[in-house]
Amino acid sequence: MASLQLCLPFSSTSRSQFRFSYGRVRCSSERQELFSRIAPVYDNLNDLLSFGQHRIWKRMAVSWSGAKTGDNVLDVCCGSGDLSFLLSEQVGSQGKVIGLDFSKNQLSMASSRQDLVSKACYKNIEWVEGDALDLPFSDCFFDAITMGYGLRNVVDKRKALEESFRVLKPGSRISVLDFNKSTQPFTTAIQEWMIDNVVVPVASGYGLAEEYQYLKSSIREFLTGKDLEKLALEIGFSRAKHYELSGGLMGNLVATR
Ligand SMILES: C/C(=C\Cc1cc(O)c2ccccc2c1O)CCC[C@H](C)CCC[C@H](C)CCCC(C)C
Ligand SMILES: C[S@@+](CC[C@H](N)C(=O)[O-])C[C@H]1O[C@@H](n2cnc3c(N)ncnc32)[C@H](O)[C@@H]1O
Repeated sequence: MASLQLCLPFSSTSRSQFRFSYGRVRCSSERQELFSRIAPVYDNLNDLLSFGQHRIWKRMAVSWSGAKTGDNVLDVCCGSGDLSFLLSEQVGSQGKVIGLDFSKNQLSMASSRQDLVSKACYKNIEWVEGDALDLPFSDCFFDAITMGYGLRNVVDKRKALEESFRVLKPGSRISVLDFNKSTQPFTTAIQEWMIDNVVVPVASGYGLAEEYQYLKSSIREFLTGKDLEKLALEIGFSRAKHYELSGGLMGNLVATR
């Protein structure tokens, strides 16, 4: 039976008020709650469930962003900061990294990790609580942008890319890493089998089965690589290319302003 969905304004909703309808998480406040709930186990489950592969995909995403020493860069939907830390090493102490996310809990994990690791360059990271759909930055401000597993999770994908386009310097790139919505039925079947038979059962051990079940519906509702390229060009990016990773399970859009 479909449950009544109340998409409350940005505010915390208790779990008892919170219901998924068939794995769908429809609005910003529900998604904010979801990522705040998974924050304590997010990194460990990513390592476990991808056998550490996600770290390779994230390194590729940062490399494709074109970030270089001394740059001023942005990690949108930074979560616990994986890509922000990689960007920090890339731009060095002379550079600056802003990690933006709308989940306090995710930013708290990122900040704790920053304090735990004594890399000098990590001092160049600033964590900002904000919305990818309304970036609190001036036009043409950043030399590179990354968005790791964020675009699929925002409620307005066009607006998110438009905002990143606005704050990106002309000639600079955004690198968007996410699950790939494959056009190959076999790849989709593998992806969904893994989620149903590995990811969700493992997550259920942490009481997070519904949260990880959301992965499947979010991928189904995502854009294919070709559609991501088309959207980027429509928004005004001069170039856009989507690369498939790990046999098409993941994908990375690289768009130049
Ligand atoms: C880093 C990864 C996923 C991040 C992530 C993104 C989301 O949108 C979520 C939404 C809700 C809950 C959790 C997440 C979330 O963790 C990718 C790796 C971790 C995945 C959870 C594992 C997915 C398994 C793949 C389908 C197959 C992996 C094959 C690999 C070659 C072993
Ligand atoms: C799957 S996590 C990705 C975290 C990190 N980039 C990584 O690669 O592991 C998605 C993140 O996007 C954030 N998010 C979703 N929608 C957002 C929005 N509209 N504005 C800011 N952050 C958002 C969530 O809070 C969550 O931390």
